Amino acid sequence: MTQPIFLVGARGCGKTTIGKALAKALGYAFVDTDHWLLESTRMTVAEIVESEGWPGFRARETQALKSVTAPSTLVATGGGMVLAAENRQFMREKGAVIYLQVEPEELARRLEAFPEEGQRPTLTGKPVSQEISEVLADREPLYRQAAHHVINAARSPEQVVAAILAALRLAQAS
Ligand SMILES: Nc1ncnc2c1ncn2[C@@H]1O[C@H](COP(=O)(O)OP(=O)(O)OP(=O)(O)O)[C@@H](O)[C@H]1O
Ligand SMILES: O=C(O)C1=C[C@@H](O)[C@@H](O)[C@H](O)C1
Ligand SMILES: [Mg+2]
Repeated sequence: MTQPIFLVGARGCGKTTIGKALAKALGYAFVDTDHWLLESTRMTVAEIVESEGWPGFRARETQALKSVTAPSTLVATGGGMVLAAENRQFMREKGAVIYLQVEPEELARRLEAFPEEGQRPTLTGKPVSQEISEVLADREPLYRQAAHHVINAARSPEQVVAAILAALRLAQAS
């Protein structure tokens, strides 16, 4: 298997954490679009949004997705990558898209423990747990539209990686 793999899902669902472990298991290169933007612009998400607004960040995110997509590459996307229909279509056509599904209460626990505010500036100005529930309710249909596989990611990273490998193998066999 050499097709690119894209991980999508809410902030804190584990795209970066699981992506690194999954890339290792598959012998794939690992790229994170948020990290790629940080390296290429030398600006955090918060700084890009401060100077260019969310539309500026979203445009850069689409460019990042196209730049990093390559064979044998695992792409951990930003939580809002699925907002653009163009991005959803691109990922579905180019590779296998995996939605890491986690309930808002668990997302809130993870993000409160590791806020990383430079990379996760507020989206709504509301308190974190309220923002997580509201944003997820809006985006859940988009994550599902984009995904070939929906994986329960409220488990240990080892269990999540094993579940993804099983889903990819089953898909290959069919
Ligand atoms: N399966 C898991 N079980 C417990 N904690 C986890 C799990 N996956 C990730 N975490 C923790 O949750 C936090 C957020 O994870 P991570 O940064 O991988 O999420 P993300 O989906 O990449 O978020 P973002 O969209 O903001 O980039 C990290 O501190 C990570 O250690
Ligand atoms: O959920 C979102 O919209 C975001 C998630 C992060 O991964 C970053 O891409 C950025 O903070 C926006
Ligand atoms: Mg991430």
